[in-house]
Amino acid sequence: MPLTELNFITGNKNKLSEVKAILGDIVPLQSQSLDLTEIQGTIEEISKDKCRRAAAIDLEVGGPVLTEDTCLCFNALKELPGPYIKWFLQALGHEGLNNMLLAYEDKSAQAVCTFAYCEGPGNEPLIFEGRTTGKIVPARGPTNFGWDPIFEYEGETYAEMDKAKKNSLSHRGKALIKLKEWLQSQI
Ligand SMILES: O=c1nc[nH]c2c1ncn2[C@H]1C[C@H](O)[C@@H](COP(=O)(O)OP(=O)(O)OP(=O)(O)O)O1
Ligand SMILES: [Mg+2]
Repeated sequence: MPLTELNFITGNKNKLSEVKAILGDIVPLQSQSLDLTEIQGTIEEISKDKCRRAAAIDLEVGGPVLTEDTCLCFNALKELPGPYIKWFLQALGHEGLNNMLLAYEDKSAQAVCTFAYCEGPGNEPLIFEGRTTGKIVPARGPTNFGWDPIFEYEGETYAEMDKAKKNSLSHRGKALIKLKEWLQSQI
């Protein structure tokens, strides 16, 4: 079935604007703001479950759904907080996240973005992942999007980059290249 419309389910406005900027006009993108329940588990398990939940909800628009889950994995901490970064950021802030790494020399971290696409209820979600490795630093730059100010890539934090630059090298940008290729093959 040709793909004519895609519904991106996210409660995060910043994600939505990056996805719109990168996906452009390849497929008409609807969006709905819903705070989906997120289970514990591997990145793949969490992402697929989140997408199945989105597809199962009786949405106004209906049709195929897209969800996204973002992880921030500290290498010194065996990839934690990973999928639980939202709660760590909320509880500890930028400074607390830096403090978690005080005992370790290795400040490297991987930003991981996982899109999940589901055709409809009962269908197995497809996964598209992107990763960018950087390091955790004291906050620099605007504070409007999550942990952007403490994730440094080649000397600049995500927050210090203009949007186009962040999207060209970010975890989300890389995942969207894969998603885009697949979407184009469906049209
Ligand atoms: O590029 C990013 N740069 C900085 N921070 C980011 C980025 N992308 C997600 N984030 C934050 C948002 C949330 O604190 C956590 C991911 O949690 P995550 O569950 O995936 O996002 P969310 O709950 O805000 O939206 P959603 O409704 O799509 O689940 O990292
Ligand atoms: Mg979430």
